[in-house]
Amino acid sequence: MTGRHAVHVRGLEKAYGDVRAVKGIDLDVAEGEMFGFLGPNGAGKTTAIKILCTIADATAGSATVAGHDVQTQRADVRRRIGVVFQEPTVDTYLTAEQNLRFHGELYGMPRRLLAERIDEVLEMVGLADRRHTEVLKFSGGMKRRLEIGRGLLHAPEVLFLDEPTIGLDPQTRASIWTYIAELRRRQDITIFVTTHYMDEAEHCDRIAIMNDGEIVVADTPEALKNRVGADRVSIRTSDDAVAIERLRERFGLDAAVHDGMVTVKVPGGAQFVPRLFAELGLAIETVTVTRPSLDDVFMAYTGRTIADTEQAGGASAMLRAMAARR
Ligand SMILES: Nc1ncnc2c1ncn2[C@@H]1O[C@H](COP(=O)(O)OP(=O)(O)OP(=O)(O)O)[C@@H](O)[C@H]1O
Repeated sequence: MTGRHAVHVRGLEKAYGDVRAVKGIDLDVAEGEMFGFLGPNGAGKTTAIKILCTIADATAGSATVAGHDVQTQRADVRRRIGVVFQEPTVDTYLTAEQNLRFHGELYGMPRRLLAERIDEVLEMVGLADRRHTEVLKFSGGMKRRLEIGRGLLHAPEVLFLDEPTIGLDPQTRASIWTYIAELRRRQDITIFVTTHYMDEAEHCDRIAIMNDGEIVVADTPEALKNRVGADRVSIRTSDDAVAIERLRERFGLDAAVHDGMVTVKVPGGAQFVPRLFAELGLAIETVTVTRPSLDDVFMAYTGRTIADTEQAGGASAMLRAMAARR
């Protein structure tokens, strides 16, 4: 698997009536890459993924997945992808193994190969010792791991994970990402994942930030943070007002108080701190240096925090739902 794009998208659009969910996106994902779609609720991530998985039709544009056209070669695409969607779809009255067998039979996998893959996959997602347990006895994290295992059963070239950790507690979220990382070590696979958790996007080789149906920027998490530039240096001093004044006079910096700390933005925050101690001429009680986060990146490219957009999206989604019920 070299020299080909696992996912290749040009001018992709999707409208649901008046709602333009995806507004003409371009995207290339290299084979073996872990690519993240990051954005608030309603940004269009699920819609885009559904088109790539051949579940929804595009209104315009084109896309290939694993070298096949998602509109004209659906069966070829489907054989080569695994999908794990937000809504749980494992059957809770069946055991872990029965769920996998049922899925493999649906895919027409030969019996012997299926038995082998079930063993491998259960091992991979850490459920080998629970294979005969009914899924209704599983925790949320175990169910999600089983879903991921099922998505991997037929050894797909590209695995789509739509919000794989939504609704899970932080500890379980972390363990799911450990499994995803382990999976990449073991298999030659491209992973396309959506999330609206900024911290999770850090696991990806590259991410695209999607907002209101558009890709606003795409790059490695590190490059995105570097583009935003400045670090945040926060200090607690014996006199904040004087500190703010001196930061302006002596360093030419505009400072403001955030969360009870005098805060400035400077490139190379760690190198700035010794100068600050030497030249501020005030007792500094505490100091913290924060590198730009993906939250800052999102803010820089959209003018809003992801939390703001979620509140706005939530309200408009609610209004749409109310209108639909009338
Ligand atoms: N079947 C549908 N019919 C009408 N509108 C839809 C449909 N599916 C999605 N939408 C609308 O399209 C837009 C994008 O939704 P989508 O689910 O793709 O966003 P998302 O980024 O995946 O959000 P989430 O994180 O909540 O899954 C939203 O405004 C949504 O309300």
